[in-house]
Amino acid sequence: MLTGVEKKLGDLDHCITIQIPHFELRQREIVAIVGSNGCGKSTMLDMISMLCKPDKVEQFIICTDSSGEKDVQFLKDKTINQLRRNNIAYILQSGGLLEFLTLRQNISLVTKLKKGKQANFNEIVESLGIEKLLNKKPLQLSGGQRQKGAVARALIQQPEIILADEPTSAMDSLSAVRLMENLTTRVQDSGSSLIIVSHDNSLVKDFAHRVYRFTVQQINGETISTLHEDLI
Ligand SMILES: Nc1ncnc2c1ncn2[C@@H]1O[C@H](COP(=O)(O)OP(=O)(O)OP(=O)(O)O)[C@@H](O)[C@H]1O
Repeated sequence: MLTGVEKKLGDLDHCITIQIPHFELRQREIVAIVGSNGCGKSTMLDMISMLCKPDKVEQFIICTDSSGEKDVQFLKDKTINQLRRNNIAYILQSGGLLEFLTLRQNISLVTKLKKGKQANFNEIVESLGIEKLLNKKPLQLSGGQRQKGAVARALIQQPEIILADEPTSAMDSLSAVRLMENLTTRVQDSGSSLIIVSHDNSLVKDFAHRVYRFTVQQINGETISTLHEDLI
């Protein structure tokens, strides 16, 4: 849960203030974040994954089965790293796979780092149709194949929270729907929660339980992007 969060980004030419008055993600919930280009969606995921610190924050509570309820503002970096590694998987839009490792190594790497329960490797890669690609390196894969690899890497960890930044942006529409069916079913079956950033309104309507939208306004010459809950 985030309350009273603010982050300023940009330079003298273009500056934007991202405001999150209140955001909540419940267990087994699938929440979508939508809004125009540059409104702050990826920055919000960076803050939730604790990779980027807000400038202002009233409350930033993470509640997990393994660690209990914690206010991130008061945690040391070491605890934040552990919390992230054991509870959160972040699917970057580009896939975020390491170029010098094969797809198999990229997916397996996280299983060595993470403590606790994990999903079955073969079952996940087969369900995503990437079993024949496992010996290839990311540069030998298409954008959509890299995204499937990144989804497999997240699902194998069985984290409590999955953050997905436009995970189907490089896929054709049928592959995108199949991937979303797979991802959302597994998220709910394993008791995880999912935050998905997407520009695809039909995917959002079909798969999200709730939607938050960033609205950008000019106030006294300042660009302000504010998050609010939207009707699906
Ligand atoms: N590291 C950075 N330094 C300076 N400005 C940044 C940085 N990262 C992002 N920004 C700016 O912050 C704003 C929010 O960026 P962000 O990537 O979060 O938007 P987004 O909603 O995810 O965009 P898109 O839909 O295009 O992916 C943008 O206006 C961008 O120019």
